[in-house]
Amino acid sequence: MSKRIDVEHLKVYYGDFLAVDDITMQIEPRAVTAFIGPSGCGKSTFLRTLNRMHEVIPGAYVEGKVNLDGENLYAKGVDPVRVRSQVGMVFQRPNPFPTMSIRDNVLAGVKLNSRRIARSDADELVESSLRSANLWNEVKDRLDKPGSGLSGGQQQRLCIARSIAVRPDVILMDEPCSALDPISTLAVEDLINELKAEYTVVIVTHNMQQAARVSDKTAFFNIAGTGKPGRLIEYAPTQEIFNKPQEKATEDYVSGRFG
Ligand SMILES: Nc1ncnc2c1ncn2[C@@H]1O[C@H](COP(=O)(O)OP(=O)(O)OP(=O)(O)O)[C@@H](O)[C@H]1O
Repeated sequence: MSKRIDVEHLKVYYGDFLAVDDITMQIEPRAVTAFIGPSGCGKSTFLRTLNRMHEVIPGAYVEGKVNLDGENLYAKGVDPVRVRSQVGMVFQRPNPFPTMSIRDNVLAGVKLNSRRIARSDADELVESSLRSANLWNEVKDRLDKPGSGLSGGQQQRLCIARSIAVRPDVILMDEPCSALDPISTLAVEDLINELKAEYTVVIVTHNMQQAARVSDKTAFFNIAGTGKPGRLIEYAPTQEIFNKPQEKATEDYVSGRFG
């Protein structure tokens, strides 16, 4: 199920350092939202607050709220492990468990959440997750072979299958194509486009063409200088951000005059 994310006055800290200041934004379900902006403006930091991954860094914390269909993920008593199964994450470098089989990689997240699963259900889940990740046809005859034997692009789709298998509401992607060749990038972009039928998808990307190709809405973040916090400058339908942005900083960035 796809859920809406409402971020309210979120401030993100690493110890004393305010990395991201006062973000308020709504992220729509069944849509792809892209985060763009220059290096260091806090895109990845902010992304990691959406599934409570930020706080795994010692001293890191947030102020404000992140509501998932109205439930504040930072409310007292909310289990961050449950949050991470509702809000999955795919990283820059594909990170399948190298010695684990393709099949076990798909099931790894489900097992981590200690859901018991019958063999026939597991087979079905492996197939449906790999189909959703557009990988089934390429791997169906070698499910018991290690995940590390796949190409980089296939490994990234395997990681996406692993996220999908947990049946999350949201999938976060932190530069999911930056380690991939152009063909694999296209395969992952096609997949992102299909995923939005069922999930809320949020993607951090340095590649503006990619943001323009895959996203419905784009958020532009910026930073005033070293040591200053990142801020959300403009958030609008992607076409608007690229064709008629309201803010000069956005225009400078998307036209390549900056960053
Ligand atoms: N683990 C950390 N501890 C302390 N500061 C950090 C940590 N990770 C990131 N930062 C700082 O937080 C700020 C935002 O970094 P972040 O990586 O989120 O930016 P970004 O926009 O994703 O950059 P890039 O596009 O280069 O990945 C930077 O000033 C960075 O140095």
